[in-house]
Amino acid sequence: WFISARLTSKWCLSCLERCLLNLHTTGSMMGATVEQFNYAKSQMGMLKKDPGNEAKLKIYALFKQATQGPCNTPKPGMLDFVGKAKWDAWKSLGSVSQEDARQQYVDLIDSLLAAERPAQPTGSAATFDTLLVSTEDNITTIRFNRPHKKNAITVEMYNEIIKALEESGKDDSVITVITGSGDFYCSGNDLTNFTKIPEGGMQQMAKDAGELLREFVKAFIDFPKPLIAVINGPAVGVSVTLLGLFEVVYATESATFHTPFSQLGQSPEGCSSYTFPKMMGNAKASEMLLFNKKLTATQACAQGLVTEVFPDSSFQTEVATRLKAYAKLPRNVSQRIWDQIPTYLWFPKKVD
Ligand SMILES: CCC/C=C/C(=O)SCCNC(=O)CCNC(=O)[C@H](O)C(C)(C)COP(=O)([O-])OP(=O)([O-])OC[C@H]1O[C@@H](n2cnc3c(N)ncnc32)[C@H](O)[C@@H]1OP(=O)([O-])[O-]
Repeated sequence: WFISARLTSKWCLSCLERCLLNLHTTGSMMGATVEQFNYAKSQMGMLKKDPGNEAKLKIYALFKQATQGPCNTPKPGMLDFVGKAKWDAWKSLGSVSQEDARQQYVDLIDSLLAAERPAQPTGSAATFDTLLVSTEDNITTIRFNRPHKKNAITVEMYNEIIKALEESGKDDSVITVITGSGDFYCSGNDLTNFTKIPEGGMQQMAKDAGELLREFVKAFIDFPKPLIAVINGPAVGVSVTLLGLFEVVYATESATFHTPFSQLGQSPEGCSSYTFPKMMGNAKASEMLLFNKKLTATQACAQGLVTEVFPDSSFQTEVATRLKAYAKLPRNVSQRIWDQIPTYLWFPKKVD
């Protein structure tokens, strides 16, 4: 009873978190999953529900094993119920390697978070590997879902976004929202896309990439409903340049907007050489697109790239309230309004 009372209280969950963070040692950890492990650790606080004693003891034990190796402390006394339960859990992992423990830890946190996510609605056709797509309250949400890579867009993800937009354009929702999982909105093009040279060599790669990018941007230009970006964290590269093709862009105050094209030897894409000067004027657009100037959310709002900035603490709730109200508006009206706006205003929404 004592263990149960201690471990099931909210206090105890955060206490356990703090304890885990304090115990974290970095020196001995190597290998590909260290960042994933650290990321999983940082996601513990995102759990809304108490995962229960069993899971908490497992989390504790895996953390100790991952950071310190097999249990090497003396067994606590009989009356130290909590200490003994934790020690038993750690000891039960025997000689599991630190690498395996990290992986099991990551899997466990992932599964607890996944169990809290709303289920995909029945009737939503495709499932995606790099996105979470759901429809609720007349809003289809497309969420970039590679948080461990800051939602960088791989070739697979470009294709999935195209498909998700295509489906969302046809479903019954009134508006479509794009946002990111984790602490980033999106870190832009996945830089490993450039390292996968196909049989035809660099020229073939450039050709394929060009065609894919054209299809990708076209999916935004042709999108038939209001498209709303919910910028939950920093945005980089193509995820910024596309914003000129959204109807509304809401940002959390700590978000940033960065287009480091000159650094990368790339040219601005996503219609930004057209939309940015139109939104903010040539001089401000050049600072961003030519000279890599990173904007804060407040600066981006002042320059017309962002519609409104919200405090980090209330961002999700305030934006959700707005979106729910918009989604109650009649489904086809916004399309009709677009059709009446002169071409010079809505290019490039309608012109490829
Ligand atoms: C052709 C289409 C045209 C498009 C143009 C563009 O979009 S141009 C714009 C192109 N974009 C850029 O130039 C941005 C390049 N990225 C950055 O500058 C920084 O990573 C950051 C500022 C986004 C985050 O810094 P931070 O210190 O907070 O975090 P962190 O650095 O530790 O990253 C965590 C993990 O994510 C990984 N990862 C992140 N981004 C990418 C990516 N784009 N790609 C691949 N991977 C990426 C990173 O490797 C690491 O993986 P690991 O090692 O754990 O396996």
